[in-house]
Amino acid sequence: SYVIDQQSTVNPLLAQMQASNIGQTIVDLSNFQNRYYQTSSGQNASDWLKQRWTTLANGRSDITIEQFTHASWKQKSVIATIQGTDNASEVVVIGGHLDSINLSNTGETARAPGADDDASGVASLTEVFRVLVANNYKPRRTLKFMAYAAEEVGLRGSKEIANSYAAAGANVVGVMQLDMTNYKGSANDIYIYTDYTDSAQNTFVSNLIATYLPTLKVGTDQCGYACSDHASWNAKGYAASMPFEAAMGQDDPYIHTANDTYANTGNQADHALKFARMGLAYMVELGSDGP
Ligand SMILES: N[C@H](Cc1ccc(I)cc1)C(=O)NO
Ligand SMILES: [Zn+2]
Ligand SMILES: [Zn+2]
Repeated sequence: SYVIDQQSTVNPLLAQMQASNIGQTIVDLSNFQNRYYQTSSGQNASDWLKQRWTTLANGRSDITIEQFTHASWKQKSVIATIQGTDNASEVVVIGGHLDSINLSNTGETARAPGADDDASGVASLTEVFRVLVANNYKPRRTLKFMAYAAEEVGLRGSKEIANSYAAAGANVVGVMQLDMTNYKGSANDIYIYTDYTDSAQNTFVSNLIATYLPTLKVGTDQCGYACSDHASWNAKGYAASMPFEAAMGQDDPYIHTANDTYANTGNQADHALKFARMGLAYMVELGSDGP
């Protein structure tokens, strides 16, 4: 049962979250020529993110930053783990995908900035990680921040990770996917997608928004197919949710082209900040539950 009872912890942290930090991470990731799963820049982006998260981890002994090596392609996924205190066997995951794609050119030097798809999601969850570490937050459950490789070519990185967690019997109590958070194409702010996700957790996410972000308007929609990495976790029976930037067909029109740039989302990250704040509330409310 999803209890919301961490207001005294969450509200001060929400106030510290800044769109400018999210925007900087989007720019940094967009500056790689591409982040395609088979190119050297795609590999370099993974190494850069590992280093970035390592810096943010600030030497804390309960935090590890690792790369998940995928046997059949070059780009590694990146996983940051904050070890839980007295309920560490239960795991909460927030993820986005590291890779980008230009569908008209997937060569070594193709231009694929992937600012919205999905630097915005990785930047949003990076801001969650930064604020939790900066405030020395210690979760009871284990928290994992994941930047998946190879999403654009069939959710391949998250599939390998979710399958390996299932094979290991990992007790992942919830997964949130942030794929495209910074293009406000619709009337509502956050759209909770109801296919390939868990309905009880979706209700919890909606309640988190009502509690912590009461000015935001929530919609629902469906992809009609396995449209991002949440589907990899859902397929293994884990509770997943996918809050998304817009209603179907009103999302960022520039994705998968050289024009998926920060400039084409207005050179600001105000929309992404909503998702980052929702993500922090999710990680703290679920992370604070005991055995
Ligand atoms: N197709 C997904 C993005 C996507 C997800 C949902 C909807 I509606 C429209 C577009 C993708 O490219 N993920 O990387
Ligand atoms: Zn995406
Ligand atoms: Zn995409």
